[in-house]
Amino acid sequence: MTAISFAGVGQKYITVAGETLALRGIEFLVEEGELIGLVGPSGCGKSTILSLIAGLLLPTQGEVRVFAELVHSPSPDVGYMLQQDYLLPWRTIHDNILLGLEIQGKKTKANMEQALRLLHEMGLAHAADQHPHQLSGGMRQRVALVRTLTANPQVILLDEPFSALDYQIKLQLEELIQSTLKEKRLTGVLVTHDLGEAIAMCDRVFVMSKNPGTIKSVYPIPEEIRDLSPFAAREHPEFHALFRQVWRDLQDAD
Ligand SMILES: Nc1ncnc2c1ncn2[C@@H]1O[C@H](COP(=O)(O)OP(=O)(O)OP(=O)(O)O)[C@@H](O)[C@H]1O
Repeated sequence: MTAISFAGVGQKYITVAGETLALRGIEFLVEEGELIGLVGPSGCGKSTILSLIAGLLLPTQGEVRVFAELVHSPSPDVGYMLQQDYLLPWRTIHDNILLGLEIQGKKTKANMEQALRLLHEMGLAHAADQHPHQLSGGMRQRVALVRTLTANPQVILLDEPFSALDYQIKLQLEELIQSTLKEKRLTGVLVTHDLGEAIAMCDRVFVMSKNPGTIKSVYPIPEEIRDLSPFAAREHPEFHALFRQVWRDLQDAD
């Protein structure tokens, strides 16, 4: 089943400084359970694509659909994870992860139990009564992941969620997120400046070019790499060959 579809999508921003054509002619389909990576030069429209899927922005041209429904406003079916975790400092971890449910008016016993189970699965049960400042950056991002998953989204948008983390923690989180998405058969879109991360985590990588933002090329990741964890994928000889190929493509995209 198609989870996300873009048909002839264009996006124009109008500001006092003038007009910017951020995206033009964006066409793609993402299948349910697939994780795609968006890479490209700064300003090519990666975040704009995420905002369109999230319903934070309506396209000035074309159609964006999530599970066949035209996107017209933010929906609980689409979860968002950003570089900053936006945990509320005055709430405990337990209360932070229930925030989404509270906002949606879905704080039922079953949902709360599921949230606690997720906290446990992510190795954070001991932190439930702590406050965000008592946690490391990697732990905070795991809490943010639990909070996102607790709302039961079908699609997860990942906007550079690892870029503020140490390399080792980043690799661990990449693995955790990749396996969680696969296990729960969630569809994901990852925006990253780290090409290695995109190839190591995703099923397909879209290379974008800018002025206006377009999708320049699509690279399906070979099964041998997809079957491996993001850490092991980086060691595979095909990974290096693909990295070099996409890297060259990216150099021409600026
Ligand atoms: N709210 C806005 N108002 C006006 N212009 C905007 C707005 N948001 C983005 N733009 C412009 O649209 C283009 C695409 O921006 P976008 O943030 O989507 O790119 P990006 O690829 O995510 O960039 P980066 O990698 O630097 O985060 C840029 O030229 C940007 O200046």
